[in-house]
Amino acid sequence: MKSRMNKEMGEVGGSYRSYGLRVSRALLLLLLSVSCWPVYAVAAASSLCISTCGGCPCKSDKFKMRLVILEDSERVAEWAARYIIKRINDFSPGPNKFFVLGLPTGGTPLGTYRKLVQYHKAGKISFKYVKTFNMDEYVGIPRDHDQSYHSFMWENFFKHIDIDPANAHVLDGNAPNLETECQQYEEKIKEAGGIELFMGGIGPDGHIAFNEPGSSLVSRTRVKTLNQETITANARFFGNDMSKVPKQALTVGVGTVMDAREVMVLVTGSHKAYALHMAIEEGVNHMWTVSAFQQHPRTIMLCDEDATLELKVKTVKYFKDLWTVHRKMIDDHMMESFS
Ligand SMILES: N[C@@H]1[C@@H](O)[C@H](O)[C@@H](COP(=O)(O)O)O[C@@H]1O
Repeated sequence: MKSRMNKEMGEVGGSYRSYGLRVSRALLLLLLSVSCWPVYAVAAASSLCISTCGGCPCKSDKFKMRLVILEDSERVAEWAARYIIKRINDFSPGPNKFFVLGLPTGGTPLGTYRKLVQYHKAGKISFKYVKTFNMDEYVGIPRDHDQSYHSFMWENFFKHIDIDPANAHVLDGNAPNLETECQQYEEKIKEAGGIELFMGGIGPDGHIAFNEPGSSLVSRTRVKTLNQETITANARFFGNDMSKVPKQALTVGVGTVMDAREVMVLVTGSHKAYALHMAIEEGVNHMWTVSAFQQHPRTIMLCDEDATLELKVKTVKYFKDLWTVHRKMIDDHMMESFS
């Protein structure tokens, strides 16, 4: 008898609860539908906070994560370069107003640097009033070693543009005190006014800069001992000889990149497909440090078709349908139409 009563009370409570749930769901839906375009399907399916605010009446700058999907790495490079150019030119930098750009190394951004150099030579962009901060640098290899990130940046980018070398910052992996070097780097970023746009790449294990799996998502610039996976992945730059890959590096932290006002992460190739899936379709997870950017107010994940191989069909379809919005983000009267 008692248990029957309990059951009945439970059922009554249950129906009140589900009524309450239905009312609050209806209220939530009503709120959402008056404040934004109905773009919630994929957002609900994943933990992403997405908005198409290019055409959104709320004009909110808060909490957008875009996935821009392009056919191949060549188009990714073109889109990224044009986006950087547009952001710098729209900012109208000058002697008292420098644009602060965060930069990565690696094979992925090479095409973007090539395009930026081309556009610079064609007179579409100047870096005179731009300050750059690189993400990372190896510890213990000479600055002029052909695989130091300093040499990489100088050879592939800085020497071809009009940046003042004093404004192109790369961590010093040979500093007498590495801890002090890291602290001072953070201070220099602050003094420059913070980073306006941080471009990044990722490793196949979803690491950003050298923030490998398990790194704190609030980490700052620091000395990092590299894990086996990173050493293996980077051995290709050292004649496939793992013993030649430095074992330590200096790296900005996930928190340092999170402080940037905007983040753009380039992901190309099928070997990064699982990392992209973990980055945007699963929860924030310190074992896939790039997933932290789900909680950044302005992030662009820029990828090629190959990198989408592990994504849900509905995720890919949803974002591809936004191509007209993504195209407008780079189109500039000074450029030819993007195809
Ligand atoms: N520290 C760098 C990262 O900043 C870079 O994103 C990653 C991927 O490099 P790649 O673009 O060559 O795949 O390699 C290194 O680990």
